Amino acid sequence: MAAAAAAAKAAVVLPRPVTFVTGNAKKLEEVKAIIGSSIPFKSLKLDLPELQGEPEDISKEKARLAALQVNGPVLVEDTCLCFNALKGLPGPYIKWFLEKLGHEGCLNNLLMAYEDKSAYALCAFSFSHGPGAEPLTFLGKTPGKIVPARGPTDFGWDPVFQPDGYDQTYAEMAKEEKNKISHRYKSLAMVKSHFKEAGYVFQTTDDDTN
Ligand SMILES: O=c1[nH]cnc2c1ncn2[C@@H]1O[C@H](COP(=O)(O)OP(=O)(O)O)[C@@H](O)[C@H]1O
Ligand SMILES: [Mg+2]
Repeated sequence: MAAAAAAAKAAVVLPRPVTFVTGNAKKLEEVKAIIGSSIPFKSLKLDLPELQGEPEDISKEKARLAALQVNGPVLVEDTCLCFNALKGLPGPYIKWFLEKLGHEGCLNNLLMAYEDKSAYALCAFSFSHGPGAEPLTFLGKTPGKIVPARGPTDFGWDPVFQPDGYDQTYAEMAKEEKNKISHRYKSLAMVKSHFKEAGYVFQTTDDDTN
């Protein structure tokens, strides 16, 4: 009884479900598939400004901004695609490279001068309890290589990234397969363990269910 009371006392109470802030519908689709019902969350479509710098710092800063805007617990995510031959670049700037140069120009031609086509996908989720709280960051990394585009072109650089140990690109893989080995899956596995260990208690109202 005393132990249960102590545990209840230790649990952090969050005023409402976690808001996952993203402007990217494809990310949301994967996050929903991976998280399932393990963490009570809702989503908010918001494109937050991004700091320049290291992936972890960009993600943390995004979480701080999101917590202020939402005024509650938030989860944010930032994804990088890093080329080893280019010492980790384009990294967090992949979005702009892809937008301006496309699969061929950006991803394959950039590496033309290098033998080494290896790369890694890096996902940085950050969780903040609310405004002013220091965010926690969870990094998930999947190694692979950059190849000429193959497969559906509906999600970012999926067609040009072939994870190690597979002969299909992310785009060619079944969604369930990608979601078992992806950078996003690995990062969310850590997020899920954190929630399990922390045992957060959520105060929910009817307004929060959507
Ligand atoms: O799992 C993925 N596969 C392929 N492309 C992705 C994946 N995750 C993110 N991207 C793309 O990589 C870039 C990452 O940028 P960022 O994480 O800032 O996206 P966002 O601003 O759209 O949320 C975007 O172009 C996004 O579409
Ligand atoms: Mg980004």
